[in-house]
Amino acid sequence: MSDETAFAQAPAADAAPIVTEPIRPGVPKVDPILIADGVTRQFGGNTAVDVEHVEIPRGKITALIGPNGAGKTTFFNLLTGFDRPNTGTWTFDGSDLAGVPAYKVARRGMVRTFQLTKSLGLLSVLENMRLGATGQLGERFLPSLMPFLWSRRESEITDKAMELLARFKLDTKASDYAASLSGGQRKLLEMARALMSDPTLVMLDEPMAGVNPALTQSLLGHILGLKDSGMTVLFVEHDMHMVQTIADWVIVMAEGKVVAEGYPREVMADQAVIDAYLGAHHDTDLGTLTGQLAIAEEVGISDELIEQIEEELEEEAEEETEEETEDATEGGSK
Ligand SMILES: Nc1ncnc2c1ncn2[C@@H]1O[C@H](COP(=O)(O)OP(=O)(O)OP(=O)(O)O)[C@@H](O)[C@H]1O
Repeated sequence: MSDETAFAQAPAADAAPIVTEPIRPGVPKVDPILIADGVTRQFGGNTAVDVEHVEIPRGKITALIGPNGAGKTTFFNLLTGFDRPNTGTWTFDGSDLAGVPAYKVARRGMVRTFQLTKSLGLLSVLENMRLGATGQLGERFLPSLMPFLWSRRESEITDKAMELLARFKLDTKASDYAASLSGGQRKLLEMARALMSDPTLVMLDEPMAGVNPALTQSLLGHILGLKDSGMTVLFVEHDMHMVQTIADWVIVMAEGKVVAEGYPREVMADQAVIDAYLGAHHDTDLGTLTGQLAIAEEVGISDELIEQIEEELEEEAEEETEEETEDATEGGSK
């Protein structure tokens, strides 16, 4: 928060406080799972990340927000070993992680979701899940799908993948191309895939982008479910409704730096945050059907398939709405 004299207020009477010191950028957490110091990343003359000190609270849902180009994704990439910083150190669960490659970071329990790239979209849903089991997802790992490289763990991995797909209601899509999924289903797949390596910290990159409104509740429910099962969640998101609905803590980045943090209600009321960020995003509507088309175009699938998706969208939206209504009527707030 910009007001450094503001003291921490617990969000609910029964919830343990996240901080006990006055709230300010970089404020120490009562129980941090991730602590980063002096992390910088430059691209040419542009400083993309310049984080002096930040701590992520354990067992909570933390939102990382900020305007386009603020450095959120680059910071994610650095923390998870997919990019190397110019300077900086960070610890995860007490152990030093700086310089540790991505697959080892994932094995230690910190995973991030990935948007479906063109090639991942051309794999089946189940194949995408199997990649998650390696804990080192990326196109360079595609050779691991070669049958002769598969270990005897294959059937265990498949069983686990199918269990998770069932939990995310994607089991009937297991052999479909991932590119044929709706925007919301893709996000569910990204999340399910991250869970293949049994993480303790899950980092979600724009989980609501391109999500059909009919799947929004389900997705939010799944994210809350991660916290309920003891995981820590850190997510980047432009959808302020989502941030206010599920985040326990909010960290604001601008021009590579952490410029504000705090409980969602206080951060959203911070005039500096509103001026720098929220005003520009008030009209952002990420829960539209067109978001799905944007993703389809982004992954470069054919015009024909895009047309097909377009035709199926309305039908699918109706079905999903019916499913959600049924779930709600059955008393499940999933
Ligand atoms: N590989 C790269 N090469 C050069 N510049 C980069 C690279 N990746 C990121 N940048 C630059 O670093 C800055 C931070 O980008 P980043 O994508 O991390 O921001 P962001 O907060 O995630 O933005 P958005 O909300 O739009 O995704 C931007 O100025 C961007 O242009």
